[in-house]
Amino acid sequence: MPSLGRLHLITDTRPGRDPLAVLRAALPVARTELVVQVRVDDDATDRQAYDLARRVLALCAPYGVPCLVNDRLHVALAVGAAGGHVGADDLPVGAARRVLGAAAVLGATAREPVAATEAVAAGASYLGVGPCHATTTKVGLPAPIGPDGVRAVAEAVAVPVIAIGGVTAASVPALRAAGAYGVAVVGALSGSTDPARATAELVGALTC
Ligand SMILES: Cc1ncc(COP(=O)(O)OP(=O)(O)O)c(N)n1
Ligand SMILES: Cc1nc(C(=O)O)sc1CCOP(=O)(O)O
Ligand SMILES: [Mg+2]
Repeated sequence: MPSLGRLHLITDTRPGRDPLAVLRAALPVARTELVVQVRVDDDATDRQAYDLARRVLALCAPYGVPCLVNDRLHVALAVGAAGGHVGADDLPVGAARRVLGAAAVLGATAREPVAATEAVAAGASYLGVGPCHATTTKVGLPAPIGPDGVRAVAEAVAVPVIAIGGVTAASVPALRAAGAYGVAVVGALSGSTDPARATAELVGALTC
């Protein structure tokens, strides 16, 4: 697998958000440090997910930026994405690996070390670990695990740990010190009035 980007931009499809505008701003700034994860609401149709993923792939292609699809692995395959991301309500990691194939990037959500080691043994190539901090982007999450929770997972596995949940440029140093390889964000980019500048701040914090 080629080296994984450290900044994972997750699409924000909530009303009033413009995920493609955010992506257009982030791409020329983050370039090879960027990974894009297409994530749609649970009640979105497969066609909506497919259409968004195709548009994201078209924007990413000139930059060589990989695109992953959250949850819907058939959409990932249909659009030729680099891989996918699964969590507790999705296909098990081993099944997801069989669907996507050996060469795909496969992310798995893991909130503690035992689940993390199981996910890696089943074929995860990176782990999404969180929620690190409080977030309003997703409901129903457990309490934040903070940098200490990230450290516990990072010490248990050899694959990249991507910290998620309420991550901002200001919180990146502590997460990196805890062993995070990179971060995944929704609001830090989607909610910014200047997503290009927010991207630069995140990349700077991730690569200094
Ligand atoms: C990088 C990353 N980490 C965690 C998640 C969350 O995945 P999941 O637990 O399956 O929840 P949903 O995103 O599907 O609501 C993620 N998407 N990306
Ligand atoms: C989609 C998602 N999954 C999480 C998890 O902990 O599994 S936190 C999260 C939302 C991340 O958005 P923001 O960067 O705006 O906090
Ligand atoms: Mg999921």
